[in-house]
Amino acid sequence: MATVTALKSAPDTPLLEVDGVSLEYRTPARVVRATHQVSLNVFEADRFVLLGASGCGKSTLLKAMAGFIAPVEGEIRIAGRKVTQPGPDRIVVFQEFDQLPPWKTVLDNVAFPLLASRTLGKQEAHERALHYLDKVGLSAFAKAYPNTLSGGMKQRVAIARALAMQPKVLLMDEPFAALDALTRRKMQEELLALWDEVRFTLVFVTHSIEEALVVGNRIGLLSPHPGRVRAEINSHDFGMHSQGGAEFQAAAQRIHRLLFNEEVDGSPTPANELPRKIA
Ligand SMILES: Nc1ncnc2c1ncn2[C@@H]1O[C@H](COP(=O)(O)OP(=O)(O)OP(=O)(O)O)[C@@H](O)[C@H]1O
Repeated sequence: MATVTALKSAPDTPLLEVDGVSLEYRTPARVVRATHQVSLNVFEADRFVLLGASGCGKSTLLKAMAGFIAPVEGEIRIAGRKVTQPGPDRIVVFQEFDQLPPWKTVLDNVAFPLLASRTLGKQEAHERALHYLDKVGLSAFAKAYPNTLSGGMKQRVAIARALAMQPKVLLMDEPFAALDALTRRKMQEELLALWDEVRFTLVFVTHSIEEALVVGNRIGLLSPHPGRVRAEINSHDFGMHSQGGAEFQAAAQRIHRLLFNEEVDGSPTPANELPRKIA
């Protein structure tokens, strides 16, 4: 007799779908359109970077993915389900260093969402928190308080706290932008090493072209205000090692031209006729 086996989701099924999404802020005085009909797909274990100039709607789009803001047009789906509110399957790491309650130890900070969401009991929550603190190299600081940590260490705690929830997608909003250049570079390196080990799915917002090329395997370029998808770039060939190399520089320059709608390879790039791959 023939047997029917449940099919696992095909690898080319997107985990996170942004489908024709327009986002707006409404104040009594005016309506600000932050993104206009943005569509993009994020696949499992992608490191998808949203790149664009200041004010193009990157953070707003990330907040909509997290479920904090509802689209005025289009929809966002996670694992096929429409996003209507925040959920433990999408955790955000912000840029600010003050995202850790200062009265809780590092361990309690990491364990807190697990306890508050009743995902785990106290002992298991602490065990899992320690596991992820170890992954970010901070197990020795489990009993420390956030005010005794450097900016980079606080961001590591925030990353451990997010990963401990084992979300379907980790959303990072310019997480390293407030760090000095050396620490930022180190954190990028550590994030990539962590991804190599855990293989989480990442959506990462930045306005740094270099950071996008290093961190991402795919980059969605957003045009200036309101944000629209200008191009999607395959950047998996680049990493920490490629910075400064000729190919890296050429890709960075090409992205710069695309972002600012200058000519690429001698031909103009119309906003509605975009190259899908440039690197
Ligand atoms: N709370 C708000 N109320 C009204 N307008 C807002 C609000 N937050 C953002 N905006 C506007 O929405 C647009 C997109 O902002 P957003 O912060 O998403 O851009 P961004 O690309 O993340 O910029 P940056 O890189 O500077 O953080 C901007 O024009 C901004 O002024």
